[in-house]
Amino acid sequence: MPRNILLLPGDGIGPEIVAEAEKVLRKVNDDFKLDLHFESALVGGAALDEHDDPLPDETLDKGRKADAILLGAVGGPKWDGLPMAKRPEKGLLGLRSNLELFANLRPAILYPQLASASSLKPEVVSGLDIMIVRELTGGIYFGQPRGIRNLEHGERQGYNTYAYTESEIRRIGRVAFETAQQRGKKLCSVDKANVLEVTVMWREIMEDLKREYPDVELTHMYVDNAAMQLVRAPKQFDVIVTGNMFGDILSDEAAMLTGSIGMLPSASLNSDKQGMYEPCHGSAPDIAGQGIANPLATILSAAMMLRYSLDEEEAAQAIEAAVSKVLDQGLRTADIMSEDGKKVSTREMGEAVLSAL
Ligand SMILES: NC(=O)c1ccc[n+]([C@@H]2O[C@H](COP(=O)([O-])OP(=O)(O)OC[C@H]3O[C@@H](n4cnc5c(N)ncnc54)[C@H](O)[C@@H]3O)[C@@H](O)[C@H]2O)c1
Ligand SMILES: CC(C)[C@H](C(=O)O)[C@@H](O)C(=O)O
Ligand SMILES: [Mg+2]
Repeated sequence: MPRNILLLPGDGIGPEIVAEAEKVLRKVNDDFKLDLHFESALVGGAALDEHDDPLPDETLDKGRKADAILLGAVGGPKWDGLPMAKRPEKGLLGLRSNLELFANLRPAILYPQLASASSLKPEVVSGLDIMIVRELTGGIYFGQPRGIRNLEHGERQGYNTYAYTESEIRRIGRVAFETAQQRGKKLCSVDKANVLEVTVMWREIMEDLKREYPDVELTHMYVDNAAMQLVRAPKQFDVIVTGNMFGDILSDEAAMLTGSIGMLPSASLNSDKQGMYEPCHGSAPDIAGQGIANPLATILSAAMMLRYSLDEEEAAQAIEAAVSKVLDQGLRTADIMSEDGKKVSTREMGEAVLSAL
């Protein structure tokens, strides 16, 4: 069955890392006869420069028609001064909300070969395998009202709204419980229920859902404690479920446990399992254009695409095994470099994964 893949390289290191992931996808497409068809489009700053719009209609249309999307990253200092509606990040947020990609899966797995690249002691992180389930289309990112207003006495006030409906919480809760059922059967819901009403309700709904999943052990943790526990004893976690902003922050923190943000892939799914796949990191303007970015998070995102949207588990595992093999060979981009490693460029890392396939 033919499937359409939309490539959205975006900005900064986006085009460099997507190019490597595209090669890997094309190779498994041939090897496993997957019948994948590729097209690309502009998003973020690249789309702003060309069409004065971070999410042109053409890109959104192609996104709606695609079975899956692979995105690099958006944003950069060039566009930082623009008003909020015109920022590259709006392109990404617009794709997430228009395609209703509410379930963001961010797996933090430590490859044993990278134990020494983590900033934590090897015994704290060895064997680490956490799945963060982040709600992606609600919460403070999308709540209304929002803006910057002038108060009567002349001072300006910036404001955002943190809101979740019951149904939004229930649907991400179900994804999290089902994910836990397929893994270690432990779910930790992270909130700030000691301060914020929206998360008091979040906690109630998670408790309510627990009755439908009696085999899953549900615990709750305040987000400040969760941030601390993630660096103190990260292996206590199996699946974490949380809202949009807490998930954004905790997933960057979890990334560093694995050695580098350049290793953390993600899947953003809607209820039809249509998905957008992207590394958790950004466009890394500080290293863009130098050919040194780590493409593995994007390559591993392509593996997640095969698993979650295309039902091609064997091809997904082939990519993951190839990544493990290049790490075994000691190949390291600068961000995961260690004393005994062999330093490689973005392209060399991509080529090595291709050969390992
Ligand atoms: N999904 C996305 O598109 C996304 C995600 C996060 C940030 N952003 C945007 O990216 C821009 C830069 O944001 P930031 O600097 O806060 O975060 P960032 O993730 O881009 O970079 C943080 C640090 O990690 C390094 N890094 C990131 N990815 C790497 C990789 N693959 N290999 C090696 N090193 C890597 C960078 O060099 C930098 O030092 C901003 O415009 C931001 O809005 C986009
Ligand atoms: C770029 C930004 C809008 C985005 C987010 O905050 O969700 C990014 O940080 C991420 O983690 O994907
Ligand atoms: Mg983020």
